[in-house]
Amino acid sequence: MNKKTVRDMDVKGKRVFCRVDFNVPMQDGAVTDDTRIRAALPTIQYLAEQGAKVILASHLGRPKGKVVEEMRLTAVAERLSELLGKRVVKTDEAYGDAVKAAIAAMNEGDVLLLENVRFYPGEEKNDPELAKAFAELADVYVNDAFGAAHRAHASTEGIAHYLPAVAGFLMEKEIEVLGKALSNPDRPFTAIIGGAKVKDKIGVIENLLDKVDNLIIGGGLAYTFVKALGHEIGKSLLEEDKIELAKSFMEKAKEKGVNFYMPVDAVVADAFSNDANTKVVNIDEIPSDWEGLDIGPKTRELYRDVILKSKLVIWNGPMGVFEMDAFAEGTKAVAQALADAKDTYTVIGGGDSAAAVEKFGLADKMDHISTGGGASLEFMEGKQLPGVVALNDK
Ligand SMILES: Nc1ncnc2c1ncn2[C@@H]1O[C@H](COP(=O)(O)OP(=O)(O)O)[C@@H](O)[C@H]1O
Ligand SMILES: O=C(OP(=O)(O)O)[C@H](O)COP(=O)(O)O
Repeated sequence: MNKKTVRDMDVKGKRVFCRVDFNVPMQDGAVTDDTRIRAALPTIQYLAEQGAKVILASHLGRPKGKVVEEMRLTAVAERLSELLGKRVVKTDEAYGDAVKAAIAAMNEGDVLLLENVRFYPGEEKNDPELAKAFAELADVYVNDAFGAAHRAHASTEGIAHYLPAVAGFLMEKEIEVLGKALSNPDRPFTAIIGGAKVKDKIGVIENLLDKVDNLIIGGGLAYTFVKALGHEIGKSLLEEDKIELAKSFMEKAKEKGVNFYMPVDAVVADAFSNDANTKVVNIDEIPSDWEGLDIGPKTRELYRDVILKSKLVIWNGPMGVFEMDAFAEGTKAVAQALADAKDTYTVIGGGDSAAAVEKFGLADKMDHISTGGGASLEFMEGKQLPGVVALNDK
């Protein structure tokens, strides 16, 4: 990475404003998945060990510029304190005199968590005044919030213009893993793209077609491709206005010598329900009143073979409606193949694929699970992430 990191900065005795992504799932006031908090620990611990005063900032949810009680970071501070094994001071605001006073009382190595930065309208507007107010709290800015790096907000982008600005370890790792995959991949390089809509994956497919050896398509979006080949797809998901685009992707793949893999069979159901009647059919035999909700067993075998022969695989988007057990087998088979592929570097691009890998208990078998869904998607589209661009060059 061509950006400075915490290693390039002497932070002893300094106040460090460290943006993290603690946008974690919560239920009844408790954190239900602390993956993102744990992912930020190396940076937090390093800064504390170096004698910095660590001022953490994060968003939680989308409170739209107002205080929303359920979106306070109090429970997050408690979980962080347990994980660090030390006290974490939590302020009720994210800037201002009370916050300044709390920071003035910090000793070297102390950790403080500011209130949800999205309680202020200036955050998402990237208001320079708010960015300056954040910058006034600290001497150095560290961005470790990869999951929010695609947002140009006051605490992810604006503040970097007013302080020395460097990346944390999580940010560095995410950018290095995804960056290497896109610029210098081990081959064969395979991308697996699933999920609901073609619309959301256009940019990724477009960009990856220039880079991969194999492109595997699954999930709801596959049916628009199946339709583009001239097959009937019954009540399966269809984006009528993307049929021509799907055709052009298949043509581009052929021109570029990219192997384009599509489902050869599907699990179809007579209703969008876990209790629906289901059967397995060839992809060109979907009955008119049924919908495809998972890839079939022959497709799972085919995709598994491709995965096992790859040196690098990036996966974004489930193969079926994995939230329902009746349609989870295809996604599970892909996750299992990735887990079994010992000589393959496996990258999970956040979002639902990461949730699926967790659900199947295979997370520890993957080489890298991104902490950012939207961010990794934009990165794979080849876009510059504003939160990274704003950091100081090496
Ligand atoms: N065949 C299908 N029909 C309808 N929905 C599907 C199908 N396959 C997958 N899905 C749904 O797609 C959703 C995930 O899509 P998306 O948000 O694009 O993925 P990601 O979060 O990984 O980018 C899941 O909720 C899943 O249930
Ligand atoms: O959870 C997040 O996005 P993600 O689910 O796409 O990874 C990030 O914290 C960004 O949140 P946002 O999409 O409200 O800006």
